[in-house]
Amino acid sequence: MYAFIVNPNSRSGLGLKIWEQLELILKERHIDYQIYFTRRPGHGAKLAAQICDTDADTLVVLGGDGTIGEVVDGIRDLTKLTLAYIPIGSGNDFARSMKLTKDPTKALLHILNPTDYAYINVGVLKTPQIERRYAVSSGIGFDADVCYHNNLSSKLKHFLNKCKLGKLSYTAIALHLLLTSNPKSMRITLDDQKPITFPKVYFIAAMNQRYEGGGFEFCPQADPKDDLLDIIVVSGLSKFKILCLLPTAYKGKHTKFKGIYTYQCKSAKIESVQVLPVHTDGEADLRSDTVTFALEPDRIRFIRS
Ligand SMILES: Nc1ncnc2c1ncn2[C@@H]1O[C@H](COP(=O)(O)OP(=O)(O)OP(=O)(O)O)[C@@H](O)[C@H]1O
Repeated sequence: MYAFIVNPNSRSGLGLKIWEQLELILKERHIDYQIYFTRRPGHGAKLAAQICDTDADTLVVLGGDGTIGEVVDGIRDLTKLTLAYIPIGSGNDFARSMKLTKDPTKALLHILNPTDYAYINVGVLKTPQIERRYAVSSGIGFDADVCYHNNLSSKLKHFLNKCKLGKLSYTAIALHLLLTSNPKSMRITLDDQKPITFPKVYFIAAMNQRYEGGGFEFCPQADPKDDLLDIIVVSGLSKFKILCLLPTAYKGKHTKFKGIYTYQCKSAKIESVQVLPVHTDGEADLRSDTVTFALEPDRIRFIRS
């Protein structure tokens, strides 16, 4: 049986409209399914946990990166369910990285007749307070601050979504925050190696997928099937240089410049001299000065659509 988790609010309310169209197809084809709507932040994880106690074998997510992140966080045993995804969010970095179709009807038809599966890694963020899984990326510092303010500025996001310019909202907020930021040093420990201290760190992100922030290809080598996290550290650059580099990150060309450091590892511990915002899949409801990123030992079976 299929279980659908739908964020009706995704991309400023588009989620519900798309679900209503897709439900007609499910009914026409007499598909056995259950529908669950997310009602508030964090609800996706609770619904996913609840679904694990039903006889659903395929869990389909309709929403954005935040919703798919919440859902992987809530699944109890990653080996017991097949995951599928219909991207209807604003940023859609998971779909972009996995090269999924943007057409919801095509995606549903693939999911109902699956031919291609990927077994994908799931990230884990730990702070002294919480442990949470993620699907795309998690980061500390400037990138999380952008997510935090982007989610606060719902009017701007709503307006840009209406004009089909959702990803521009990240860019506009990023520019403003960059100019007012005051980056300090951070220490990173990759696996069991010697710690490295970086001065003036804007952000460090641990990526399971290549893109974050609505289309920035921060870690072009990231592959969710390689059992490795890809780390990006942005350190010691002037604000002017960051402004010049940012557009090159849309095509993953930023990595060859001084001040951008990338690594691959199984786990990374970050210690910051100041408490900073932390995000998982673009939802930045956390703050910490110490975070650890890792991967779950199990992968989840995912239907490519
Ligand atoms: N009914 C709801 N009302 C308000 N917020 C919700 C609701 N359901 C889920 N949410 C929250 O909205 C967040 C963002 O939703 P989602 O990721 O689906 O869409 P998006 O923000 O448009 O896309 P993206 O994350 O790709 O930019 C989720 O992480 C969740 O915390």
